[in-house]
Amino acid sequence: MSQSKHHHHAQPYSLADYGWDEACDHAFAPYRDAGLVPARIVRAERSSCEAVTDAGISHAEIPGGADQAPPTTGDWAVLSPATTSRGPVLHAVLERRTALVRSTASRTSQGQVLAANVDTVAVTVSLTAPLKHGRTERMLALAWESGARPVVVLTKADRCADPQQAAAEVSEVAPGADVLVTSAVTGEGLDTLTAVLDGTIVLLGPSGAGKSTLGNQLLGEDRLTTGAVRDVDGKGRHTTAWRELVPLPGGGVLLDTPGLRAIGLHDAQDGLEQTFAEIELLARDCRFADCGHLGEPGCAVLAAIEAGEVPQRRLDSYHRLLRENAYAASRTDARLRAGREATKKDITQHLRATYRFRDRQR
Ligand SMILES: Nc1nc2c(ncn2[C@@H]2O[C@H](COP(=O)(O)OP(=O)(O)OP(=O)(O)O)[C@@H](O)[C@H]2O)c(=O)[nH]1
Ligand SMILES: [Zn+2]
Repeated sequence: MSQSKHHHHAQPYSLADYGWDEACDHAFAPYRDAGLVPARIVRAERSSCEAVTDAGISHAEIPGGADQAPPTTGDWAVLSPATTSRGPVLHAVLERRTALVRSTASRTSQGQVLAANVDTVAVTVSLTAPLKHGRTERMLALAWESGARPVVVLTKADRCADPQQAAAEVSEVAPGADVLVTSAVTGEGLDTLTAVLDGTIVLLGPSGAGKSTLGNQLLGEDRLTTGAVRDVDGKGRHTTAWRELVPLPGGGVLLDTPGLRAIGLHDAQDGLEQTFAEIELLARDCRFADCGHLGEPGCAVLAAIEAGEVPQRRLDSYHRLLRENAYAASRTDARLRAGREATKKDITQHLRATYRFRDRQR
């Protein structure tokens, strides 16, 4: 699909279609009296951004010299209105509810926020290849860490002999997350998926997992380039006028930004603890509060593995992802970490809810 067609498309949506709600209304109140304009960032660059307002999509300037963090796709923003001599200018970014952060390659890494205010992260896993749980666990940790709700979406069920068995297996590595079986070919599970996805949605997953195909199903059109199409035209998927935030016909908003496809763990300690909730719960019974579950006496985790209650693979995967995370976190600016500590979520409640849920399933 040609991008110019979308570029000149009349704005058919209101800000509510992009997820504006009462909480936004409340956060924006102080700016309203000043005559400023509410907006959501649909694409951001260094010195300018595209933002949707009730009057349509505007190209807004980002003033230089400001020490505020740069806006990112999904941010709720405050624009100063255009004047006869100047277009709209970004005035402020409202506090983020959730953020997907990527560790960057630089030595003084602060992490880069790739997407803001995401409500649901769909972790896509193809059923055509052997399941790689470590990859799923990494994506779940990212999702939990962001503050969004993860949902595991198994794709291509039409090419799998026993999708329900696969779903049962994946559920074991995804405590607290729904696991859905879908097929874009037969349409299986797509109604359930639409019902489960809520608010601003991101599709995470490896190349070929079927993210574009799913996105197109949700959009009801071929807005996203799928592997098959890309093979034909050989072009990159993201053009300059590509909007990374698109309202879905059934409600909700799809957020699709290029960097998300290669996101790595960044300071995701909380997210990892939630991803490995059953291990964290057992760890409360280890003799030492700082038990590393590596052979210490009185280790409740190793005892559970011994008893066959937790697979060794889960603990190995946890250790590997913790190491990966520690490496990324060691490069995180101390100032940023201090700020994050202050907002650290209490995972206890989540763990309890998870276990109540799992106990009921038994
Ligand atoms: N049989 C079958 N094939 C599917 C299904 N969903 C997607 N595919 C195929 O899987 C291939 C990859 O799908 P994409 O949607 O391009 O995957 P992606 O995750 O967007 O991949 P990247 O863009 O590389 O990140 C394509 O050839 C799709 O036609 C499905 O439900 N069943
Ligand atoms: Zn232990």
